[in-house]
Amino acid sequence: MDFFHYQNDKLYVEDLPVSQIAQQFGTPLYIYSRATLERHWHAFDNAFGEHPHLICFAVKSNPNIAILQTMAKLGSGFDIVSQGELERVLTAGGDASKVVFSGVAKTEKEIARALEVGIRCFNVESIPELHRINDVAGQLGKIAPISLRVNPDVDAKTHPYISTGLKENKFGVSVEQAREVYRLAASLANVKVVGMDCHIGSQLTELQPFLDATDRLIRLMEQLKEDGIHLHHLDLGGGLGVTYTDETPPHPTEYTKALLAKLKHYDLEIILEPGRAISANSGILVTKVEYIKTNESRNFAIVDAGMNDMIRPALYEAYMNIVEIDHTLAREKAVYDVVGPICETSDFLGKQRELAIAAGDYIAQRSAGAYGASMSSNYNSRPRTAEVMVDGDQAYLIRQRESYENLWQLEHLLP
Ligand SMILES: Cc1ncc(COP(=O)(O)O)c(C=O)c1O
Ligand SMILES: N[C@@H](CCCC[NH3+])C(=O)O
Repeated sequence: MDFFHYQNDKLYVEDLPVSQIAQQFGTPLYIYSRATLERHWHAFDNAFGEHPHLICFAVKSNPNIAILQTMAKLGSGFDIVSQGELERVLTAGGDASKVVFSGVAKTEKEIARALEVGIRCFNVESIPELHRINDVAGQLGKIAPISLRVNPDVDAKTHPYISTGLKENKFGVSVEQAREVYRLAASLANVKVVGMDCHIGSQLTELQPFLDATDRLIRLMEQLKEDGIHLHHLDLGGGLGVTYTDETPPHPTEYTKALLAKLKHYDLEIILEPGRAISANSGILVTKVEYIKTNESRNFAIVDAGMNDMIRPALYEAYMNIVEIDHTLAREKAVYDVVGPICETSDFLGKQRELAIAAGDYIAQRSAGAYGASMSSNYNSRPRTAEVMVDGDQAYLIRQRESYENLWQLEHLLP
């Protein structure tokens, strides 16, 4: 069952009409479905069956603490990339021992905090980082569990800005260097080698690049055994794509089972770090049409959500569906560029979309639960928008709309 569905020609999230939620909380507004989040997480988790595994939700895709709380209650782990994300996970009731810490620029302070709370593993991205973790752990009298992020040089066949597994990308250490770096890690006093990880990119719609990367990691793992280095886990990162329009990515169950087929004979815990595949289609961005403007070339639907609220179309020319939320209104269809209030030509939610709308109507951008609110900003001094979680017939405010005062609270006038 789709928890975002039309009933009597009105869009519902679970048991509530979107128009009712929008009227109650105002727009622009992110609305998430708790049941959808849970279903997506379970799709990954269930597919592993009895095989030891940990699903670590990628916090960056949607770090709202109610979302993290929802994940924590399922027993989820978390993939974090900053201390900010770590503090959120802890605040939301997440278990530090299920946290993996990725990212190329971990600071001493971040490493110390992660050691203090006892995270599962540091996903190490370079030799200098390895030394830094060893030093900080030494100072604190701790042993840091580490995995090496291996860059398998696999083409993820996704947008170049979100591809991470090629040598030209800044992430991880190359397969060629990795064996040497593992030997180095094994020789350091304050780190313990526990795993290997990779993450080759985001919004992947094909299985093959994941399988190729897994093969390369398995080969490397076999070589490490010859060096006496035995791993406890293999972390294959996130990156599974979703359907924004007509993409046909593998279902999480299919994807997970394909990985398991390769790995089930190894005595390894498997870790995954899905973000988008859990959160994207669990959320929508609701916006109000402020004006309709027409010239010789275009119809513009000018809406109250801008690229500061949802930057994906501007940043990656990402296509995301835009839908009416009430089909009972008598409206003529027309083709619109759906644009926002920001003073940038790249400020659009979608171009050349056929919609039956008028000024004052609400419309929704689908698949907005990942990398929407999490990448929002205050550009043009626009307060960050509110977020609501629907759970059955209840709608909970999980982030308050910022006030104008919030925008300058941390700034100071000169004396
Ligand atoms: C290390 C790491 N893990 C997990 C993710 C989550 O990716 P996705 O949202 O595509 O599943 C990312 C972002 O691409 C990442 O950089
Ligand atoms: N932010 C990107 C994905 C990058 C994932 C982070 N490594 C998006 O919206 O598609």
